[in-house]
Amino acid sequence: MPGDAALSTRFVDKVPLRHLSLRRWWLSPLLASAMGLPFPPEGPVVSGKMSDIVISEFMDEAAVARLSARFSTLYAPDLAEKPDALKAALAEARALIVRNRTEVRADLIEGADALECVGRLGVGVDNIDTQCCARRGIAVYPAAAANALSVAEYVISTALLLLRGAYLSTSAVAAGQWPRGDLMRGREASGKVIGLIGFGASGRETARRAEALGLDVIATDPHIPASDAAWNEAPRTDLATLLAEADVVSLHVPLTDETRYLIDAAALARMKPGAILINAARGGIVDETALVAALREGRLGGAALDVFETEPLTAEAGAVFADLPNVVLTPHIAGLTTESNLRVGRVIADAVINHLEGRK
Ligand SMILES: O=C(O)[C@H](O)COP(=O)(O)O
Repeated sequence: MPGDAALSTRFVDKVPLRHLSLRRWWLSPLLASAMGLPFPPEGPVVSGKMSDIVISEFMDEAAVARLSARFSTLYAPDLAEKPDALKAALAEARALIVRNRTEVRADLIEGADALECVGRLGVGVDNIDTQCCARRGIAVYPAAAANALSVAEYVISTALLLLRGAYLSTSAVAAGQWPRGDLMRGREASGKVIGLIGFGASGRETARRAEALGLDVIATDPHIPASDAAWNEAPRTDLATLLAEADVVSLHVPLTDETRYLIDAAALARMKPGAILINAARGGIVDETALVAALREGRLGGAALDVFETEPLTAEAGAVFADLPNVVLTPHIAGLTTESNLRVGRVIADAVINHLEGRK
């Protein structure tokens, strides 16, 4: 059974009965066929109206319930992967809520005549044509800072893990080997320098935690003026100095024309020998081929990549990392935890409700 129908039905089952007649999303045979769903759908269809709000990726269900209690809401977490169905679902929608997989480009926006706002369940808006939205008067609401703590904890934990290099021994120890000699050259984090490229919410949360662990923090962000109070939290430097001085370099910038391949072969060559690179920001900021070369040549001490130029990373593209011992690869989850999912859902539900009810 297609996921859309299953998830919508599952959700509707949790909505108080008094809302059902007004809140159940409407499905025509045409829309059903575009969405690859059975018609008639399972369960009751009692409203004659298309959805006001379309949610095309996963969202905390309590936040979905709040939206659905006020507006007819289509919660179809795999709609991001079905562009035609998404277009059809947006025919009369006033709000669209997405994560990073939904491509909100001109062709989608221009066909959505009633669209007033886009809620982004995260901070990166590189999947949204914000200029096209602005031209059409469509507000874009990112969940600013709502997942910064999760990102910061990811960065700190991977920095400690890669500096220490001692946590890959489980199978050897369990098998009766004792690789103590191989693992004795791990490094303490205390006293090392962490360089943060980008000093917005996640950069600052990372700085606070790094400082508490005894690291020295330096940061660069050309978009934050020197007079900004943010610089009370860490000394401001330039990119070249940061790369030359940091034992751990962590990225906290969006993907833009300015940041694409910011960490290329030349930038990697400027990093301290043995330094660690962490990218929990966006794929495309780091030249992955150049990074693999730097790791293979032993110039870098390790890398953690949570984001990739192409996501999901294919087995073919991932093969280049497979035999590198000092690499951590994760599937774009740095900002995603139980707690951040609740916060992100709450922030975006509030933003969309306020917008649709005229309290912008
Ligand atoms: O941009 C972000 O905030 C992160 O990439 C997480 O976003 P996501 O939850 O949509 O992946």
